[in-house]
Amino acid sequence: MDLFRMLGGGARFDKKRFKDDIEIFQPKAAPTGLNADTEAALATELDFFKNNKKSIVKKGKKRKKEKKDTKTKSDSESEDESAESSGEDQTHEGDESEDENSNDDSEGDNDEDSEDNEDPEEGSEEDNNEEESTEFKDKEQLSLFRNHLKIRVYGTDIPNPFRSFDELAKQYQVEPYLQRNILASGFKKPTPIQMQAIPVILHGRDVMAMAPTGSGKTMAFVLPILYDLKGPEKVGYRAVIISPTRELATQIFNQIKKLSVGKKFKICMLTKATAATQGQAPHLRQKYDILISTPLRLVHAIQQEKMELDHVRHLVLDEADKLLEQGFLEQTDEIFAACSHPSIQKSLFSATLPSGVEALANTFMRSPVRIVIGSKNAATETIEQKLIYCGSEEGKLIAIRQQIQRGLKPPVLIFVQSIERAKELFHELIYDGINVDVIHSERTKAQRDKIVEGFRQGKVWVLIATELMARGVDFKGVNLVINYDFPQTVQSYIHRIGRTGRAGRSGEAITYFTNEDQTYLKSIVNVMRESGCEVADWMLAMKKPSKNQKKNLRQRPLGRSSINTMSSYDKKKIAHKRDMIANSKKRKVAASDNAASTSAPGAYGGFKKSKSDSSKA
Ligand SMILES: Nc1ncnc2c1ncn2[C@@H]1O[C@H](COP(=O)(O)OP(=O)(O)OP(=O)(O)O)[C@@H](O)[C@H]1O
Repeated sequence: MDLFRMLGGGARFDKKRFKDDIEIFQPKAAPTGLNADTEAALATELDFFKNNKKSIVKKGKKRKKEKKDTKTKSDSESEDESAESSGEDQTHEGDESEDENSNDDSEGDNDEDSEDNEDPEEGSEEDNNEEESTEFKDKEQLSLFRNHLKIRVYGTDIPNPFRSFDELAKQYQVEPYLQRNILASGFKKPTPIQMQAIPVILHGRDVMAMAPTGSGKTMAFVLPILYDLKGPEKVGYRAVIISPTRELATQIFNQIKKLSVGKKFKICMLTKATAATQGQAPHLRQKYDILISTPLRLVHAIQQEKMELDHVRHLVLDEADKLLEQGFLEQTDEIFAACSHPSIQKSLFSATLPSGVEALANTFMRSPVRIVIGSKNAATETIEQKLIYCGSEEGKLIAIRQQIQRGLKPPVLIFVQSIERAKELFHELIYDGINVDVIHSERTKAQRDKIVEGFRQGKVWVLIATELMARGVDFKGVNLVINYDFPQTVQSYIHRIGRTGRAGRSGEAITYFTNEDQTYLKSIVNVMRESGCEVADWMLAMKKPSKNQKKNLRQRPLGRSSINTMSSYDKKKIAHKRDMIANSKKRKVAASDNAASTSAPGAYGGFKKSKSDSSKA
């Protein structure tokens, strides 16, 4: 890696002398290196939601025969037709102030990166005894359809995907309330993971599903659960969904609420408060249908005998690879043990499922169907990924300031590797007049909720975050993700940058790297290549990190010098000067126009920070 040594001066290196090298490091304008035709084809294929190309499959002939195990509509349940009334009557948010995910600031115990991607042809165990297709003309048509949408399936007797919500409704007799709620969500077309995973779960099969970030995995498991539960029953929990963070659990809870409007399901988000209500004698306990929890919270409740999980028929691990890695594995195992129903159906979902995790999962799943959408362990293709060489830690701070000066289009998420560094960067940027906030597991639940809400509503434009926010959280409009600190694992990279470019939108991800990060660069380069980004040949020729190096990084982030360029005296001086200039400008404008002018956020080069924001520092 002589090149890195040559560039080792970081932000101070001789730009003239290394002009050619700079160009190599500069991000390219076009995200893909494919020819125009291929590019167009890819864009269409990955345009999950826009439906801008006619289906390659014509409507199949009418079903010749009903599938033996196709579910039939239950007429025993009386449906509440009112779309107004929220189905559930439990919407508790607990008051847990501590973060129960002790590991949420460090990612990954995964042993793989995208270099372990499988060849699509290789190792396919797709079974030849697929059920007789009813909706597809023949196997070839089915196979074409799957290939077109990059749906790969492995296992035996795999149900066919459905192609539209109408088709799903007809084929499975989906109840009107569910159809109505799908429509109300504005979802016109299912995403590939929904097309394939929903029928698999409806057929009672265990599933291991891997699909890109922001591709609608949540609905892929929520919809079949609601379908299968049919309506509320007073027997106790029948579905349990586990998520690694409270933020994600809350999001899933909200999505279930939306999709279940019109059915009086009792849905419980397990918090300290809701756990306390479960402390009564079993016969007095509130009976819920669906439970959403983080692992530790649920394990506590199980240990205190507040939970009866023997009626659970659906157990979902969202962000399954995270839940099956060291730190969570014991808890997950305990939850499995408590869900003792003999015909429990298990579903694992994630954007990344390293082979080691899959092997582990195979030990507790029953003949699972494995679904892979797109390339294994790749990033969403609607994200333009860039690597920026900053030389040193100091260079990173200069780079981010330059980025801000050039203008950022909020909302922007910035990831760092530790709570300490999140605080440091926050204290740097707050003096730059940016409307910035910081989230990590040391902040209270109330603070975290407020920040997340503020970011969703556009009140916070730049959010500095630790790994806590890397997974699952659905901020629709994030325009840019900056990996200020190089991620510790490939999985972390994929999930972090997956906070942008969601639901078919485009997004941008920038990763800063220094000389110290060079050993690990190749792993990210591979993800970029897998996701269709153009990467220079010399980058592809780089040596990949050894297993040991990857393991070390996974276990402990690189030691970095603290984020601090200026004394706080200097920072305050700059902030003071800036405020004085701004006030003087305001006075001039007021004097000439005799009117106050307001400015909406839009031109993002010079953020102005409100007083209330300053008080957060
Ligand atoms: N069929 C659909 N059509 C349009 N939008 C959809 C559809 N299904 C889900 N969405 C939306 O796509 C967004 C991303 O969905 P979701 O959060 O389930 O993604 P995900 O695959 O779980 O991502 P991650 O891996 O980051 O957790 C959400 O805003 C969701 O409402």
